Amino acid sequence: MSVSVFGAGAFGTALAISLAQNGPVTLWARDVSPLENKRQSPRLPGITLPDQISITGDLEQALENDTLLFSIPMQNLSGFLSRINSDLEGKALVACCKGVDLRSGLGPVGILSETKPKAQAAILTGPSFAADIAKGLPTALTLACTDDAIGKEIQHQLSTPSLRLYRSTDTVGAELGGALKNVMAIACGAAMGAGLGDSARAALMTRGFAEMTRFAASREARPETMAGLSGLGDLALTCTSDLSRNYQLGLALGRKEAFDPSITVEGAATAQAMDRIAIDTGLSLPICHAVAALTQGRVTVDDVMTQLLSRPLKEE
Ligand SMILES: NC(=O)C1=CN([C@@H]2O[C@H](COP(=O)(O)OP(=O)(O)OC[C@H]3O[C@@H](n4cnc5c(N)ncnc54)[C@H](OP(=O)(O)O)[C@@H]3O)[C@@H](O)[C@H]2O)C=CC1
Ligand SMILES: O=C(CO)COP(=O)(O)O
Repeated sequence: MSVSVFGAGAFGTALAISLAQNGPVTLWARDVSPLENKRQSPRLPGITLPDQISITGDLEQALENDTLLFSIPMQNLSGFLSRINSDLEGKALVACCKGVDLRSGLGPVGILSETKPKAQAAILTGPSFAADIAKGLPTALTLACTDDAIGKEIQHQLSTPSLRLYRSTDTVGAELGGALKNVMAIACGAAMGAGLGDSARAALMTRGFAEMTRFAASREARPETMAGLSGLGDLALTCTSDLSRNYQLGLALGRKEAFDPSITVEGAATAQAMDRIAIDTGLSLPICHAVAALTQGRVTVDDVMTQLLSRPLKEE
């Protein structure tokens, strides 16, 4: 089976580099010139693309392959897919992004399934920094697909000597874990940036995980998915590493510093989307609510901590 990756940002390029160990890969970019000129992505500087990767800006050509990976930021995924006229029947579409779409409230698998119902949607998610994958450092991810037979094929096709994929049929849990951990990482970064300490971060991670599990249960996701790579695994990585952009945004908010708005930070829009869902459904998602307000500049870190700590005492 042949593979195309759409989106030559940090993650799409890193995945293409890893997959090139298995055979030819097509990497589609909306602007091919930086990639063609230097055989490097500006978002993964210093890492040269292997010859197995063909770069193209021709959408139709890239769509000819059987397995299509979409590494386009969450809020742009729906618009990008609407440019594709074909129904992509018989293709495997693998979401490689994390978040909840503000317009629809859907996650990436939801968007793929809604836009291209004749194709098979799946998601590749879990704890991984693009630079680690590109350097061939050991990484384990979740590949979730509701059709287990197709999931197995994709799992084998996308596993490489350094990228180990575990399979699941719980696409809802997998996409929620990846989306929500980014919100928690902003909260943890903010706490650390404001000097609130490691204990506060541990509390936010644990209560954040409780919030993730509670919401996932309301969507009939499996608790073991939340406890796996796409949930707890990615929460642990993103809430504790300075390499995470979501955590970095939190740090900047906590330190009252500016943050470059061109950097992809999925957790800010996802917090807003989750806050809307919480209002519509009556579910309690206090950390998502706090991060939505914080990232929109409506409150300070001090306000948020006072709000979180002054809620009524309850059972764990
Ligand atoms: N970086 C990482 O370590 C990881 C990232 N992810 C996830 O991968 C997804 C992508 O992130 P990442 O690669 O890091 O982000 P980057 O900011 O590095 O790259 C985003 C890419 O998407 C392209 N893009 C943006 N909007 C559109 C659009 N409307 N149509 C077509 N292409 C578009 C950009 O093109 P252009 O260059 O032309 O602007 C760029 O190539 C996110 O959901 C992220 O959470 C998951 C795991 C790890
Ligand atoms: O998803 C990631 C790690 O699994 C990357 O995190 P950031 O988007 O916060 O950099």
